[in-house]
Amino acid sequence: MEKSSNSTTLGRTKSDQLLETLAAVFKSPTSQSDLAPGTSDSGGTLSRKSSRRLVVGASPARSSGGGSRNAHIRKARSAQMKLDLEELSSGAALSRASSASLGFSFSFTGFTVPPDEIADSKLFSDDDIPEDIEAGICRPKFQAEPTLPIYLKFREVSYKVVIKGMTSSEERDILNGISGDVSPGEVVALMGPSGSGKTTLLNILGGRLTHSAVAGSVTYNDQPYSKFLKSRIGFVTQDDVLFPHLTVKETLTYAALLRLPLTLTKQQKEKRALDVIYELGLDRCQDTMIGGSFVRGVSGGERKRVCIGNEIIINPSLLFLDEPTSGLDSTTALRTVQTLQDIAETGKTVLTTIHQPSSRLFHKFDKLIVLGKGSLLYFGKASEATDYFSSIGCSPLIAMNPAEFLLDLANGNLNDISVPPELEDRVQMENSETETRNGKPPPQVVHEYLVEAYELRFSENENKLMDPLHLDEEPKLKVLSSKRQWGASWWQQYCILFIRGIKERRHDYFSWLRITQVLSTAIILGLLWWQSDSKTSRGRQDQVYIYIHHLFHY
Ligand SMILES: Nc1ncnc2c1ncn2[C@@H]1O[C@H](COP(=O)(O)OP(=O)(O)OP(=O)(O)O)[C@@H](O)[C@H]1O
Repeated sequence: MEKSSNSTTLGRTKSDQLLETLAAVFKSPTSQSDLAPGTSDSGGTLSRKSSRRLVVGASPARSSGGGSRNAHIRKARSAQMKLDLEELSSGAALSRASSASLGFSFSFTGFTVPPDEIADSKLFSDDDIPEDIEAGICRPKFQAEPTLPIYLKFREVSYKVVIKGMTSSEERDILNGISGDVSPGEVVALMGPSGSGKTTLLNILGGRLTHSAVAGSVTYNDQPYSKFLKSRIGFVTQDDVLFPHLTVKETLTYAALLRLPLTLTKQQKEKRALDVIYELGLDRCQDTMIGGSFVRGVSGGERKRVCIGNEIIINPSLLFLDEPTSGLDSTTALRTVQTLQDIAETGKTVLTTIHQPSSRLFHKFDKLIVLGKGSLLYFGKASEATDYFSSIGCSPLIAMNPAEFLLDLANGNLNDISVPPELEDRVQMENSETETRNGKPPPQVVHEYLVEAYELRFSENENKLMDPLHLDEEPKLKVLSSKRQWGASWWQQYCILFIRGIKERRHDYFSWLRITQVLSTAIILGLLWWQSDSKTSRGRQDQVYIYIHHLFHY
């Protein structure tokens, strides 16, 4: 960064030169068939879809910083390019520059992705540089990393649990016949009140809940779940599982060492961690500890991005996130969802649960699933959700955030929402039996009405609602493969985990308090047993006691 400040113009010229050089070197990948001879048709439809999304992603509507080509943006970009230029001669630079600007370097450096999985890539332009809303700086957009596109389809997914009481057990429906599909390049939001079954559905779709009580079908490129998918699915859980005493860089580096395939060298894995840090805009805090209840660390937004980084480091085809924006302010949440969009634009399928999104955030999603008490109330384009509910008689009576409107409906709350005539009639007919609140139908009745309305719409328009993709045989066969890629051998895993454990506890083990405590105890015990008689059995027992005491105490 400092280097670029010397001369913006100079940096810009150099970056342009570098781009030209790289464009010449990597001219061929603009055609998929050039990269994957003989496999040009593999995943053709999907790749085309992803590439279509890539073009859409470059549109000014998506690239927030695209229109304003100010000097600051250029400076950031030229700094990146200048560094790359200086490293170019070392060879490492080529891979990094291509990862930063061309998006297919990992195959170049021997990264996991075989050439036949490579989707269309593009050079980045100033249009690709969004503003980092949270940090207030500009950085290149997420780069198009090649991946196997996966089309997720789920039909009539249901899940029941048996709740055992003291005397009897009761069966409870958690999910009832949920159907939908998600194409590569799409970001789908899963919304609903607390307890509506969002996490459960996400777990089922992510292959984490394979209980016999799960009914219906979930397919990945029209194939059932296979071991191959384990290394292709990233899952960011609701509760961040991070080590508070590790820095951001250490966290992601250990994740890379543990999870990236054996075929990569240690240096390549470390470089991959650095790439992710840069792509997620974590470079400013890469040496800051994660932190926890007792240790001050990175901010909430940065923490969420580290969790996302932990998963995208393996370059997953499918990314599931459970409430990635909970606890974040609306600007940081927007930045996080923007990151998800950038990830999706590289051909990945992204599904995320979300609580109370702001209206700006709501409009960022491609599709929406609204759940209420485990039933599907809406599946379709996010932009058409309010129109759908208006079509069944539920329109907001005052200006309202669409997400708030949908959550009110999912909760069965019709305050400030018009009551459909059919529902009014039903309430009037049942008035003697059903209590109304403020003249509004009770939540249970609203819920039943919405479920029935959606079922009717679904049965009438199933083919239009679900947009089935034509899939070629190759992506289908790949998913079927039972080969599982291991990140590290058991010995490597043992060593990495051991070192990580020591690093995580270094503040415990190596604190002055701890060292003083150990030394003083050792001195006291040493003095107590000093010159004890080791010739008698009693004396020897005494000495053994010291060893045991030390062993168990520390
Ligand atoms: N194994 C189980 N046994 C009993 N109840 C369960 C089980 N799994 C889920 N549930 C219940 O199913 C309902 C849905 O849970 P889930 O965690 O999917 O909801 P959610 O929509 O993600 O909620 P939140 O937004 O609060 O995270 C909850 O009422 C939960 O208690």
